[in-house]
Amino acid sequence: MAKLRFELTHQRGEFVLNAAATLPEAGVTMLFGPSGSGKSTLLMALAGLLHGEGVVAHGDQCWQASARRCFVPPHRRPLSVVFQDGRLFEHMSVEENLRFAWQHGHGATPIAWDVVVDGLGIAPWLKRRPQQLSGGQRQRVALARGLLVRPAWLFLDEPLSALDAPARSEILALLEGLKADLELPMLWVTHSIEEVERLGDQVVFMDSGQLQPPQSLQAAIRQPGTPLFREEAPVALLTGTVSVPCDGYGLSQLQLGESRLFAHAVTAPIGTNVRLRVPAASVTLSRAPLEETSALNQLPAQVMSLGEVQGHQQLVTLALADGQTLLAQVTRRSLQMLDLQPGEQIWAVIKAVSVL
Ligand SMILES: Nc1ncnc2c1ncn2[C@@H]1O[C@H](COP(=O)(O)OP(=O)(O)OP(=O)(O)O)[C@@H](O)[C@H]1O
Repeated sequence: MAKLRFELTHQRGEFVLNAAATLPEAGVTMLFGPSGSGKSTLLMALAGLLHGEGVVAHGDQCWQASARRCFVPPHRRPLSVVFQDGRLFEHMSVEENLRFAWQHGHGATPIAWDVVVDGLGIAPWLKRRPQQLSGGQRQRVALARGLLVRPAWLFLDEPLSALDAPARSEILALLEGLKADLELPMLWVTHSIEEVERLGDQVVFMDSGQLQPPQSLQAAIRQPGTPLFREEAPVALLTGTVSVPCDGYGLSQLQLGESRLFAHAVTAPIGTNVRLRVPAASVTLSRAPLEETSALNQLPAQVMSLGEVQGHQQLVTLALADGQTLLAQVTRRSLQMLDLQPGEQIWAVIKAVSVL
């Protein structure tokens, strides 16, 4: 595994790409930005499908260096690209599509056939032609084909955006399961906050052809005025370890450092790390632990910052005892009553949270 470093420029009509970054060699990097910001253009330029000016290097391998007239053609770059529309070979069966990828692949990453085919639930359709599959099934095959090439990098250009919500959610769940078994860096183009929350490890924000430096998902959420929450309600993402599995009330207990958290519908066994989604609107603040409350979770936290006022609401960034970030959206009036200042200790009161 190696980092992907690039400095690329390209003009497309009025649009100018001017993007430089070094992408980490592990995990899923989400390239997030509004429509027309240049995400697909950058992906195509990195893949060599579009000839930008500048440098692209994978570890010590040069893929492109305009000054040296070096340009590795797309099929020789050890990557695969999964597009929004699958682009399967229609004259071949699903199995032939996959075997073709397996036999002609890069072999740059050890990925097992069964892990991919079973992980994406494709075995029942191996003998079918792509025309006999639904949109969601086709995308699962396209993802499998992209993985079976065993690339050094997997690029995904809005792979789920043509699907309806249930199909998208099903594939996200399959990919979450598969991700742990794959040591494959991915660059995932999206403007879906759900995809970022569920699968992202790092985020790169893109706007008007330019990039912000890569940052961890947690840092991206904490960034003041983060583009992630321009159109969506703010959430925090926490990682916890299952300590007590689902009880008679449908609740599981999770450990976050020394703190314990109740969550709904966790099916994972004891010891599993899970990602938790806590909407800022479901967190209230108290100066002292509450005695008689229906809220199951009360965690000690430190106030890190008070965000801008949005209408009559204000976002408070909190650090939990184990260092993870929690967000609370409270009314300006409550905040005045509490008279909170950065650095102060507080109790975060949360209803049982949902698990991603
Ligand atoms: N073939 C083309 N000729 C000229 N301009 C183009 C061409 N394709 C794209 N563009 C322009 O390049 C810019 C970036 O497009 P691009 O598709 O990379 O954005 P994007 O962030 O991927 O958008 P979306 O999320 O809607 O797919 C846009 O302003 C677009 O109008």
